[in-house]
Amino acid sequence: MWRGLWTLVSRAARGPHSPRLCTRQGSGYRAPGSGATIFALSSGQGRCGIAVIRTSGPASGHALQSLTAPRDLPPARKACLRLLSDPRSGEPLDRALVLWFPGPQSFTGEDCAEFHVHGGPAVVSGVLQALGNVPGLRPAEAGEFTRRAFAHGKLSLTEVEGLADLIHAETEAQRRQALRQLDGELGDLCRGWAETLTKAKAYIDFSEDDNLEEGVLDQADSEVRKLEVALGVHLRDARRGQRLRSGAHVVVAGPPNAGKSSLVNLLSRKPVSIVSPEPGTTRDVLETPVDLAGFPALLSDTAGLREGVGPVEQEGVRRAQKRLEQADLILAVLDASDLASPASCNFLDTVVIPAGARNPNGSRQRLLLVLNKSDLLPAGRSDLHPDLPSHLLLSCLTGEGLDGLLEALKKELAALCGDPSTGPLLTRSRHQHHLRGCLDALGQYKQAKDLALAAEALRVARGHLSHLTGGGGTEEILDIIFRDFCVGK
Ligand SMILES: Nc1nc2c(ncn2[C@@H]2O[C@H](COP(=O)(O)OP(=O)(O)OP(=O)(O)O)[C@@H](O)[C@H]2O)c(=O)[nH]1
Ligand SMILES: [K+]
Ligand SMILES: [Mg+2]
Repeated sequence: MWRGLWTLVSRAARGPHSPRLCTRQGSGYRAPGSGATIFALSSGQGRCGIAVIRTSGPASGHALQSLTAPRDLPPARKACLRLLSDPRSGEPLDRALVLWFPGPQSFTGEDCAEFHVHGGPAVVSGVLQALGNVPGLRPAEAGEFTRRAFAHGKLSLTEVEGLADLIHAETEAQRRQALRQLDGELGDLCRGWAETLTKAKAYIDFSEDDNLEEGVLDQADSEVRKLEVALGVHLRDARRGQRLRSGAHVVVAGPPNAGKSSLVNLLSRKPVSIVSPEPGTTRDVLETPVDLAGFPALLSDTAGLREGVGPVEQEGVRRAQKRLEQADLILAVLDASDLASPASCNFLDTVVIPAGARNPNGSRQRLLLVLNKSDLLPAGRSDLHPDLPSHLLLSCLTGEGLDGLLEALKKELAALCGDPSTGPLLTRSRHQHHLRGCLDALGQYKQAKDLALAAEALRVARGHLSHLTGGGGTEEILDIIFRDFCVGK
């Protein structure tokens, strides 16, 4: 009997009738305008050593032959040197490396050709023009190559997202995370989860047919419980993955003239904010994206916190306080030579000390206390303030203490964003939405009064995992994702 059950379980897990999740056989989605052959410059715009132009679609072979006539098509996937000429005028355009990728073994799954030409603008425009004159070819839309790759099952939706993130990655940590997603790790994870559900559903289907002993249903329950735990862990991590993708919010705050703007300029390595000896220089919140020790951050400079000032500065203070509430990490700046002033004491009492206390959900506001202008302290002075919370000494003027600050920032950001080589994989709210949907359905499963309802709940749960990787992906989601791509990708 157990052998019978296992045959059934493994058959259900592998198909042929089980719905495929991330299909390597094609997503079932047809890219708009998919019959045509498209071409585009795939390397960046502007003068460069080598530019790559590529085509995808049924007329790719014809296009390659037209530009390299009278030579035959080169062998598949082997770079060959060819003279390119305009098929209409016969005018030579360039001596270039060409590659022929017959489908389905290509990036898009269709016949593809690549022309690696010299990167001068006249060469590039000459080759693009010549391709435009080949019957059946038209310029590609933004993201159209990747859309076709998705349509032909070469990439799952999460891999497409990984590719988009990789193109836009600006820091090392972002690149690592995007590469992992492009490698299909998130898709693999979802596939594993879906298999667990398929197995659980098979137990139920089987017991429905054969009035089994109770132990079999316990098996299904235990699979579902395992899955709930795994989903819970990833959902808790999801906020970190999103932060790593879009940057943690780091807010620089402190009393007037502490050197907040000086610190922002130092960390961003450019003069973002105005620095002056006059207190109240910064009024608005100034936001700048920076790479902090390999992690992406959105750094906000804010107005110095003080009371009894004019209406404009008061509005600046209100905005600063609002931004503090949204901070993932507060960089609290004080003037080390002015710790006893009312503004410094007030800032310590209202911002720094409260951040150290646990909030109702047991976590603390992340905060780094920086005592700036250490160059103004008498040499060797360490008794700054009897009960000062832990802090770092810095001089924006001399740069002393900057390495220590960057090291501390790296630790904080790693905790906020997760380790991209082992950590979170859910990088978008879309991912979170589907995992929550899956968990909700598993909740329904546990409450189901009969086997049919239980099986239906598992089907819904599985549907959410399938949507995550792009099975039955709606046109709308695809448009949002592909909007991020450039022409030629
Ligand atoms: N000696 C010394 N002076 C500094 C240091 N950092 C900043 N300053 C000076 O302190 C003054 C105030 O610097 P800002 O960066 O404008 O200070 P802020 O906190 O942004 O000031 P507000 O925007 O007015 O609140 C300027 O004259 C800076 O040159 C430092 O490390 N050492
Ligand atoms: K100032
Ligand atoms: Mg300032």
